Amino acid sequence: MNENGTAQSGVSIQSSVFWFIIKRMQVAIMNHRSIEANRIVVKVGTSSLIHPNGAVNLETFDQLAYTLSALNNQGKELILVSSGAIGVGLNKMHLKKRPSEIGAQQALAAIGQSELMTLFTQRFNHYLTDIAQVLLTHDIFDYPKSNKYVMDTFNCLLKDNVIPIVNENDTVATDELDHKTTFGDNDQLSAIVASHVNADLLIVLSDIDGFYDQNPKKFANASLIPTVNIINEETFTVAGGSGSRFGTGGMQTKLLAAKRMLAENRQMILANGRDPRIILDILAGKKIGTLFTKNRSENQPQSETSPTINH
Ligand SMILES: Nc1ncnc2c1ncn2[C@@H]1O[C@H](COP(=O)(O)OP(=O)(O)O)[C@@H](O)[C@H]1O
Ligand SMILES: N[C@@H](CCC(=O)OP(=O)(O)O)C(=O)O
Repeated sequence: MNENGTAQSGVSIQSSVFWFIIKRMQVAIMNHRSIEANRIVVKVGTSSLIHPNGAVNLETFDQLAYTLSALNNQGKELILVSSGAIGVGLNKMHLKKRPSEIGAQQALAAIGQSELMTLFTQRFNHYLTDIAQVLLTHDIFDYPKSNKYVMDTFNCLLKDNVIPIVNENDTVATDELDHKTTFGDNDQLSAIVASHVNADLLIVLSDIDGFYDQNPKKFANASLIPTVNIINEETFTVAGGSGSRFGTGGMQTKLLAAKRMLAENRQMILANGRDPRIILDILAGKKIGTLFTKNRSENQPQSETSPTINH
């Protein structure tokens, strides 16, 4: 090997290292999403809080409390919309399935809601974070004074670094004649709350990694859609019902929530709530789950196999 040869191999090693670094940077940029959010609503579904065998998923409660406390300490404003009253009530009463009579369901929600808050209080206390329970019915948003006082309540709590934990007031919510008090489900409730409190971001945690081009519980070849810019009738055709015996709305109600967010130019991320610490990664900019956004610059496919709905 002559002098020139040695110099050339040194240059070619340098060049390979250079291209390796550039490639890694490109991959890092491709997998990065910039999410600027200070006021955040997080919705967690029953399927994330309850194991398939009906028992309470203590890890999820703990990781949720840990994650939201960490973000609260960073100065973020957080509201948790938590389902689970009926699921926890069923577990507490050793029942395998939801009763059909409304009164019995409302009784279970009454039992489960207080148990749900006990679990949250224990875990949030562990991380030295204050929480508050806010139970809502739909009519609150139809009356200006009620609406104003509820918004004042949220703002007071957030100002004092207290995390409001919201659920529908299942024990009293019913629709009759022109008196409409139900939200339908907590996906809708979380979107309505996000609108009213002027949240920057709604994070919906479910038992699935995001929105797929077909129901992944039925079709093994379903592909995750990383970004959705527009929701129309075609989008709804691939959204099926709930995948567990605890969930209520399935993907249909999550799309309705996302539609509302898009109409108001807010962002929503649908991600898997198996480990709620995923929220920290989402806010750090990792491309996780499905981002619903009007911002088309976010419309970069995550991989060649992941399509993007962008009609
Ligand atoms: N296109 C789709 N993409 C993802 N999930 C879907 C789709 N269509 C239907 N689903 C079902 O929606 C379920 C999530 O909704 P749901 O059971 O109501 O959960 P949660 O309790 O979190 O609200 C998934 O587990 C899946 O079975
Ligand atoms: N308010 C009800 C939850 C209703 C609901 O939408 O549940 P989910 O589909 O699990 O988010 C409860 O606390 O049991």
